[in-house]
Amino acid sequence: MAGQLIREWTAIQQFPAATQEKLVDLLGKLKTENVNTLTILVMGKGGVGKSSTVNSIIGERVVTVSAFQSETPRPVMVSRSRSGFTLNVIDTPGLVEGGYVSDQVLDTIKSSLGRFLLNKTIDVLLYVDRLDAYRVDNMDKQVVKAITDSFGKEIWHKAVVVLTHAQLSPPDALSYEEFFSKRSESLLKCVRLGARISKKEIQKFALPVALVENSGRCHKNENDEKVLPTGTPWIPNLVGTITEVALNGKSGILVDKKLIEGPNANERGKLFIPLILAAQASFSVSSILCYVPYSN
Ligand SMILES: Nc1nc2c(ncn2[C@@H]2O[C@H](COP(=O)(O)OP(=O)(O)OP(=O)(O)O)[C@@H](O)[C@H]2O)c(=O)[nH]1
Repeated sequence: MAGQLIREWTAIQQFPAATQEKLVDLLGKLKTENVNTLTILVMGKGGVGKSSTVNSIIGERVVTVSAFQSETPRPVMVSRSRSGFTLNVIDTPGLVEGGYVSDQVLDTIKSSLGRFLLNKTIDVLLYVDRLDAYRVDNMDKQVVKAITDSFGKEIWHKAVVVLTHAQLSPPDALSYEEFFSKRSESLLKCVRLGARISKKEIQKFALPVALVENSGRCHKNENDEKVLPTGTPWIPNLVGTITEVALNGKSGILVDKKLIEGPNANERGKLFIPLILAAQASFSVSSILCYVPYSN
Protein backbone atom coordinates (compact mmCIF):
# COMPACT_ATOMS: atom_id res chain seq x y z
CA MET A 1 0.00 0.00 0.00
CA ALA A 2 2.33 2.62 -1.37
CA GLY A 3 2.86 5.59 0.92
CA GLN A 4 -0.23 4.81 2.96
CA LEU A 5 0.08 5.77 6.60
CA ILE A 6 -1.26 3.01 8.86
CA ARG A 7 -1.92 4.31 12.37
CA GLU A 8 -2.70 2.32 15.47
CA TRP A 9 -6.50 2.12 15.91
CA THR A 10 -6.50 3.93 19.27
CA ALA A 11 -9.94 5.51 18.71
CA ILE A 12 -11.53 2.10 19.32
CA GLN A 13 -11.08 3.01 23.01
CA GLN A 14 -13.45 5.95 22.52
CA PHE A 15 -16.35 3.53 22.10
CA PRO A 16 -18.31 2.50 25.21
CA ALA A 17 -16.94 -0.69 26.82
CA ALA A 18 -19.89 -2.80 25.56
CA THR A 19 -19.28 -1.69 21.94
CA GLN A 20 -15.51 -2.22 22.26
CA GLU A 21 -16.07 -5.75 23.52
CA LYS A 22 -18.31 -6.62 20.54
CA LEU A 23 -15.89 -5.03 18.05
CA VAL A 24 -12.93 -6.93 19.50
CA ASP A 25 -14.99 -10.16 19.21
CA LEU A 26 -15.78 -9.44 15.55
CA LEU A 27 -12.13 -8.66 14.74
CA GLY A 28 -11.21 -11.91 16.50
CA LYS A 29 -13.74 -13.77 14.30
CA LEU A 30 -12.10 -12.32 11.18
CA LYS A 31 -8.63 -13.25 12.42
CA THR A 32 -9.66 -16.85 13.15
CA GLU A 33 -10.76 -17.04 9.51
CA ASN A 34 -7.28 -15.72 8.53
CA VAL A 35 -8.64 -12.33 7.51
CA ASN A 36 -5.95 -9.92 8.74
CA THR A 37 -6.87 -7.02 6.47
CA LEU A 38 -10.32 -5.70 5.71
CA THR A 39 -10.80 -3.06 3.02
CA ILE A 40 -14.12 -1.27 2.85
CA LEU A 41 -15.13 0.96 -0.06
CA VAL A 42 -17.83 3.54 0.69
CA MET A 43 -19.89 4.85 -2.25
CA GLY A 44 -23.18 6.58 -2.96
CA LYS A 45 -24.70 9.89 -3.97
CA GLY A 46 -23.60 13.19 -2.38
CA GLY A 47 -24.80 14.24 1.07
CA VAL A 48 -26.09 10.82 2.09
CA GLY A 49 -23.68 10.43 5.02
CA LYS A 50 -20.70 8.55 3.55
CA SER A 51 -18.01 10.57 5.37
CA SER A 52 -20.00 10.62 8.62
CA THR A 53 -20.30 6.83 8.47
CA VAL A 54 -16.53 6.48 7.91
CA ASN A 55 -15.93 8.63 11.02
CA SER A 56 -18.44 6.60 13.02
CA ILE A 57 -16.76 3.29 12.11
CA ILE A 58 -13.24 4.51 12.93
CA GLY A 59 -14.48 6.31 16.07
CA GLU A 60 -12.87 9.67 15.32
CA ARG A 61 -13.24 12.52 12.87
CA VAL A 62 -10.88 11.30 10.16
CA VAL A 63 -12.68 12.87 7.19
CA THR A 64 -14.47 16.20 6.94
CA VAL A 65 -18.24 16.23 7.12
CA SER A 66 -20.19 19.10 5.70
CA ALA A 67 -23.83 19.94 5.05
CA PHE A 68 -22.66 21.14 1.62
CA GLN A 69 -20.29 19.39 -0.79
CA SER A 70 -17.19 18.41 1.19
CA GLU A 71 -13.97 20.25 0.35
CA THR A 72 -11.64 17.48 1.52
CA PRO A 73 -9.98 15.90 -1.49
CA ARG A 74 -11.46 12.44 -1.92
CA PRO A 75 -11.14 9.52 -2.48
CA VAL A 76 -9.20 9.12 0.73
CA MET A 77 -8.15 5.89 2.41
CA VAL A 78 -8.02 5.79 6.21
CA SER A 79 -6.02 2.88 7.62
CA ARG A 80 -5.92 1.69 11.21
CA SER A 81 -4.25 -1.34 12.76
CA ARG A 82 -4.93 -3.25 15.93
CA SER A 83 -3.19 -6.41 17.20
CA GLY A 84 -1.99 -7.39 13.73
CA PHE A 85 -5.31 -6.57 12.05
CA THR A 86 -5.58 -3.72 9.51
CA LEU A 87 -8.78 -1.90 8.64
CA ASN A 88 -8.83 0.27 5.50
CA VAL A 89 -11.84 2.46 4.82
CA ILE A 90 -12.05 4.39 1.54
CA ASP A 91 -14.32 7.43 1.44
CA THR A 92 -15.31 8.63 -2.04
CA PRO A 93 -16.99 11.73 -3.51
CA GLY A 94 -20.71 11.66 -4.35
CA LEU A 95 -21.34 9.98 -7.70
CA VAL A 96 -23.89 12.48 -9.02
CA GLU A 97 -22.89 15.87 -10.41
CA GLY A 98 -25.23 18.32 -12.13
CA GLY A 99 -28.05 15.78 -12.23
CA TYR A 100 -25.97 13.04 -13.90
CA VAL A 101 -23.78 10.18 -12.73
CA SER A 102 -20.28 11.55 -13.18
CA ASP A 103 -17.90 9.38 -15.23
CA GLN A 104 -15.14 11.70 -14.12
CA VAL A 105 -15.80 10.94 -10.44
CA LEU A 106 -15.86 7.20 -11.22
CA ASP A 107 -12.57 7.46 -13.10
CA THR A 108 -11.02 9.36 -10.17
CA ILE A 109 -12.23 6.67 -7.77
CA LYS A 110 -10.75 3.91 -9.93
CA SER A 111 -7.40 5.63 -10.39
CA SER A 112 -7.17 6.33 -6.64
CA LEU A 113 -7.95 2.67 -5.96
CA GLY A 114 -5.01 1.90 -8.25
CA ARG A 115 -2.77 3.99 -5.97
CA PHE A 116 -4.17 2.65 -2.70
CA LEU A 117 -4.76 -1.00 -3.51
CA LEU A 118 -3.10 -2.23 -6.73
CA ASN A 119 -3.40 -6.04 -6.89
CA LYS A 120 -5.27 -6.07 -3.57
CA THR A 121 -8.97 -6.53 -2.98
CA ILE A 122 -11.99 -4.53 -1.95
CA ASP A 123 -13.57 -6.80 0.64
CA VAL A 124 -16.82 -4.95 1.31
CA LEU A 125 -18.77 -2.19 -0.44
CA LEU A 126 -20.91 0.08 1.70
CA TYR A 127 -23.55 1.48 -0.63
CA VAL A 128 -24.88 4.43 1.35
CA ASP A 129 -28.25 6.17 1.09
CA ARG A 130 -30.65 7.80 3.55
CA LEU A 131 -33.47 6.05 5.35
CA ASP A 132 -35.44 9.30 5.49
CA ALA A 133 -35.67 9.70 1.72
CA TYR A 134 -39.14 8.88 0.52
CA ARG A 135 -38.52 8.23 -3.13
CA VAL A 136 -36.43 5.95 -5.25
CA ASP A 137 -35.99 7.25 -8.78
CA ASN A 138 -34.16 6.61 -12.01
CA MET A 139 -31.05 8.40 -10.68
CA ASP A 140 -30.66 5.74 -7.97
CA LYS A 141 -30.81 3.06 -10.65
CA GLN A 142 -28.26 4.95 -12.76
CA VAL A 143 -25.85 5.20 -9.79
CA VAL A 144 -26.08 1.44 -9.17
CA LYS A 145 -25.69 0.75 -12.90
CA ALA A 146 -22.56 2.93 -13.04
CA ILE A 147 -21.02 1.09 -10.05
CA THR A 148 -21.90 -2.24 -11.71
CA ASP A 149 -20.38 -1.19 -15.05
CA SER A 150 -17.17 -0.07 -13.34
CA PHE A 151 -16.67 -2.86 -10.79
CA GLY A 152 -18.65 -5.76 -12.22
CA LYS A 153 -21.87 -7.31 -11.00
CA GLU A 154 -19.86 -9.37 -8.47
CA ILE A 155 -19.35 -6.29 -6.31
CA TRP A 156 -22.96 -6.72 -5.13
CA HIS A 157 -21.96 -10.05 -3.57
CA LYS A 158 -19.77 -7.97 -1.26
CA ALA A 159 -22.23 -5.13 -0.64
CA VAL A 160 -24.03 -3.83 2.42
CA VAL A 161 -26.78 -1.28 1.78
CA VAL A 162 -26.35 1.32 4.53
CA LEU A 163 -29.22 3.63 5.43
CA THR A 164 -28.25 6.71 7.44
CA HIS A 165 -30.53 9.13 9.36
CA ALA A 166 -32.03 6.03 10.93
CA GLN A 167 -33.41 7.83 13.98
CA LEU A 168 -36.54 9.07 12.36
CA SER A 169 -40.19 9.20 13.25
CA PRO A 170 -42.08 7.63 10.36
CA PRO A 171 -44.80 9.70 8.70
CA ASP A 172 -48.48 8.79 8.68
CA ALA A 173 -49.55 5.88 10.76
CA LEU A 174 -46.60 3.67 9.80
CA SER A 175 -44.59 1.92 12.48
CA TYR A 176 -40.79 2.23 12.35
CA GLU A 177 -40.48 -1.39 11.17
CA GLU A 178 -43.08 -0.87 8.40
CA PHE A 179 -41.38 2.31 7.22
CA PHE A 180 -37.96 0.62 7.23
CA SER A 181 -39.19 -2.41 5.32
CA LYS A 182 -40.98 -0.26 2.67
CA ARG A 183 -37.94 2.00 2.18
CA SER A 184 -35.40 -0.83 2.11
CA GLU A 185 -37.52 -2.98 -0.22
CA SER A 186 -37.94 -0.19 -2.77
CA LEU A 187 -34.22 0.63 -2.64
CA LEU A 188 -33.24 -3.05 -2.93
CA LYS A 189 -35.56 -3.42 -5.94
CA CYS A 190 -33.77 -0.48 -7.53
CA VAL A 191 -30.31 -1.92 -6.71
CA ARG A 192 -31.32 -5.25 -8.30
CA LEU A 193 -32.51 -3.45 -11.43
CA GLY A 194 -29.38 -1.29 -11.70
CA ALA A 195 -27.11 -4.27 -11.01
CA ARG A 196 -29.05 -6.43 -13.47
CA ILE A 197 -29.78 -9.08 -10.83
CA SER A 198 -32.55 -11.24 -12.27
CA LYS A 199 -35.38 -12.81 -10.25
CA LYS A 200 -33.57 -16.15 -10.50
CA GLU A 201 -30.42 -14.63 -9.00
CA ILE A 202 -32.05 -12.88 -6.01
CA GLN A 203 -31.10 -15.72 -3.63
CA LYS A 204 -27.46 -15.51 -4.74
CA PHE A 205 -27.14 -11.80 -3.88
CA ALA A 206 -27.95 -11.39 -0.19
CA LEU A 207 -27.74 -7.53 -0.15
CA PRO A 208 -28.04 -7.04 3.62
CA VAL A 209 -29.28 -3.65 4.86
CA ALA A 210 -27.75 -1.94 7.92
CA LEU A 211 -29.12 1.12 9.68
CA VAL A 212 -26.88 3.98 10.83
CA GLU A 213 -27.48 7.11 12.88
CA ASN A 214 -24.42 9.36 12.73
CA SER A 215 -25.96 12.26 14.60
CA GLY A 216 -24.47 13.25 17.96
CA ARG A 217 -28.07 13.28 19.20
CA CYS A 218 -28.50 9.55 18.59
CA HIS A 219 -30.25 7.87 21.54
CA LYS A 220 -28.13 5.70 23.81
CA ASN A 221 -28.84 2.64 25.92
CA GLU A 222 -27.87 2.03 29.56
CA ASN A 223 -24.38 0.98 28.40
CA ASP A 224 -23.91 4.34 26.64
CA GLU A 225 -24.09 2.69 23.20
CA LYS A 226 -25.78 4.56 20.33
CA VAL A 227 -29.02 2.76 19.55
CA LEU A 228 -31.59 2.65 16.76
CA PRO A 229 -35.27 3.28 17.56
CA THR A 230 -35.56 -0.52 17.77
CA GLY A 231 -33.04 -0.54 20.63
CA THR A 232 -30.25 -2.21 18.60
CA PRO A 233 -26.76 -0.73 19.18
CA TRP A 234 -25.99 0.16 15.56
CA ILE A 235 -22.16 0.29 15.45
CA PRO A 236 -21.61 -3.36 16.45
CA ASN A 237 -24.60 -4.28 14.28
CA LEU A 238 -23.04 -2.58 11.22
CA VAL A 239 -19.60 -4.07 11.88
CA GLY A 240 -21.26 -7.47 12.40
CA THR A 241 -22.96 -7.21 8.99
CA ILE A 242 -19.65 -6.12 7.40
CA THR A 243 -17.97 -9.16 8.99
CA GLU A 244 -20.65 -11.53 7.62
CA VAL A 245 -20.21 -10.12 4.11
CA ALA A 246 -16.41 -10.32 4.38
CA LEU A 247 -16.73 -14.00 5.36
CA ASN A 248 -19.54 -14.95 2.95
CA GLY A 249 -17.25 -17.08 0.81
CA LYS A 250 -17.47 -14.86 -2.28
CA SER A 251 -14.24 -13.36 -3.61
CA GLY A 252 -13.41 -9.73 -2.99
CA ILE A 253 -13.05 -7.37 -5.94
CA LEU A 254 -9.47 -7.39 -7.23
CA VAL A 255 -8.12 -3.94 -8.03
CA ASP A 256 -6.07 -4.69 -11.14
CA LYS A 257 -5.18 -2.78 -14.30
CA LYS A 258 -8.35 -4.00 -16.02
CA LEU A 259 -10.57 -2.59 -13.25
CA ILE A 260 -8.67 0.71 -13.16
CA GLU A 261 -8.61 1.28 -16.92
CA GLY A 262 -11.98 -0.33 -17.67
CA PRO A 263 -12.53 -3.71 -19.38
CA ASN A 264 -12.57 -2.17 -22.85
CA ALA A 265 -9.73 0.33 -22.43
CA ASN A 266 -7.79 -1.21 -25.36
CA GLU A 267 -10.87 -1.47 -27.50
CA ARG A 268 -11.76 2.17 -26.76
CA GLY A 269 -8.16 3.10 -27.70
CA LYS A 270 -8.50 1.19 -30.99
CA LEU A 271 -11.69 3.09 -31.85
CA PHE A 272 -9.74 6.33 -31.66
CA ILE A 273 -6.89 5.17 -33.95
CA PRO A 274 -8.67 5.99 -37.26
CA LEU A 275 -9.61 9.42 -35.84
CA ILE A 276 -6.02 10.09 -34.76
CA LEU A 277 -4.68 8.96 -38.15
CA ALA A 278 -7.23 11.15 -39.96
CA ALA A 279 -6.29 14.14 -37.81
CA GLN A 280 -2.58 13.53 -38.47
CA ALA A 281 -3.18 13.23 -42.23
CA SER A 282 -5.20 16.44 -42.39
CA PHE A 283 -2.54 18.20 -40.30
CA SER A 284 0.22 17.11 -42.78
CA VAL A 285 -1.89 18.18 -45.78
CA SER A 286 -2.60 21.59 -44.27
CA SER A 287 1.11 21.97 -43.34
CA ILE A 288 2.06 21.28 -46.99
CA LEU A 289 -0.59 23.70 -48.29
CA CYS A 290 0.53 26.41 -45.88
CA TYR A 291 4.20 25.96 -46.71
CA VAL A 292 5.35 28.87 -48.80
CA PRO A 293 8.85 28.17 -50.04
CA TYR A 294 11.31 30.96 -49.46
CA SER A 295 12.49 32.36 -52.74
CA ASN A 296 14.97 35.09 -53.50
N1 LIG B 1 -29.16 13.38 11.46
C1 LIG B 1 -28.22 12.82 10.73
N2 LIG B 1 -27.41 13.57 9.96
C2 LIG B 1 -26.44 12.94 9.23
C3 LIG B 1 -26.27 11.54 9.24
N3 LIG B 1 -25.24 11.23 8.42
C4 LIG B 1 -24.80 12.38 7.90
N4 LIG B 1 -25.52 13.43 8.37
C5 LIG B 1 -25.40 14.86 8.00
O1 LIG B 1 -25.60 14.94 6.59
C6 LIG B 1 -24.71 15.90 6.01
C7 LIG B 1 -23.85 15.21 4.94
O2 LIG B 1 -23.06 14.22 5.56
P1 LIG B 1 -21.69 13.69 4.91
O3 LIG B 1 -21.19 12.60 5.80
O4 LIG B 1 -20.75 14.79 4.59
O5 LIG B 1 -22.27 13.08 3.56
P2 LIG B 1 -21.45 12.58 2.26
O6 LIG B 1 -22.25 11.50 1.65
O7 LIG B 1 -20.04 12.26 2.62
O8 LIG B 1 -21.55 13.91 1.38
P3 LIG B 1 -20.67 14.42 0.13
O9 LIG B 1 -19.45 15.06 0.73
O10 LIG B 1 -21.57 15.41 -0.56
O11 LIG B 1 -20.36 13.23 -0.72
C8 LIG B 1 -23.88 16.46 7.17
O12 LIG B 1 -24.50 17.65 7.60
C9 LIG B 1 -23.98 15.39 8.25
O13 LIG B 1 -23.86 15.91 9.55
C10 LIG B 1 -27.13 10.75 10.09
O14 LIG B 1 -27.06 9.52 10.16
N5 LIG B 1 -28.09 11.44 10.79
